[in-house]
Amino acid sequence: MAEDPTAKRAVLPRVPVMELKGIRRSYRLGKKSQIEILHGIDLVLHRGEFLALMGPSGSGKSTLLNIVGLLDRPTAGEVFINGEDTSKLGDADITRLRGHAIGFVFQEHHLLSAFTAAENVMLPMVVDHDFSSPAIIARARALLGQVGLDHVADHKSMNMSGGEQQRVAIARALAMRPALVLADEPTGNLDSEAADNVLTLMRQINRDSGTSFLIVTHNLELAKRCDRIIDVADGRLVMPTEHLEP
Ligand SMILES: Nc1ncnc2c1ncn2[C@@H]1O[C@H](COP(=O)(O)OP(=O)(O)OP(=O)(O)O)[C@@H](O)[C@H]1O
Repeated sequence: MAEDPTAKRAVLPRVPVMELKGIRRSYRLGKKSQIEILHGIDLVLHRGEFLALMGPSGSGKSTLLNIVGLLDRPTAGEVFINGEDTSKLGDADITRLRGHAIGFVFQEHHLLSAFTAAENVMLPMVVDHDFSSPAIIARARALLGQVGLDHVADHKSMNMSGGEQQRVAIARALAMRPALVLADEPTGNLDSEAADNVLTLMRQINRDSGTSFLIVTHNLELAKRCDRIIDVADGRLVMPTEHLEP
């Protein structure tokens, strides 16, 4: 899938969708000792930004992504999502905010294999509706159209190729119109052509809708197609982060 080099992102005001202030994360190793994995991370991600997060294995990328995605709480520091200080929220409000503001794409697509592509895309929406709701059926089909898969909407996900499955996972991540999509090695299981297509698709969605993306990758070629590369080393961010694409 070719990326249109002339495509320009809509001019968006610099609104922070995610802000990290002094994030630390430690784990207990026994009764008396603990190990600190993240050592005070500050980072702002604005609306419409498309960032790569890189770093050696064990540097803390997934730990950080779990904290940004409100799947884990920091030991110290604050996470703001859409301006909301999540350190002040209880578990129910965290779940609500996560469900509405953040979409997830993983290396393993985590689709339900016996469900169709459309049913998988509907899953985040069935909290508020059921599978027969015309509104969510229409939305799932529109999302599958957006990722180029409307013709296989009724195919079971287990019969789809790896690249198609990851595109279904991207459609599912967009179901609730999140401000931010977090992707942990989204192309890690794909061959280079499928990986390229998936990144191009995410870039298009980012440019068309202003959805922000934070993508963990070990693939430097893909990372170079992002606005910025954030390097993590030993639980710290290595700054500065140059702009790669205009
Ligand atoms: N529950 C835990 N208890 C103790 N240590 C942990 C725990 N979870 C993660 N770690 C440690 O934190 C460090 C960072 O792990 P993390 O998974 O964030 O790294 P990563 O940069 O995502 O690595 P990779 O690229 O291999 O996925 C590792 O040393 C890991 O062993």
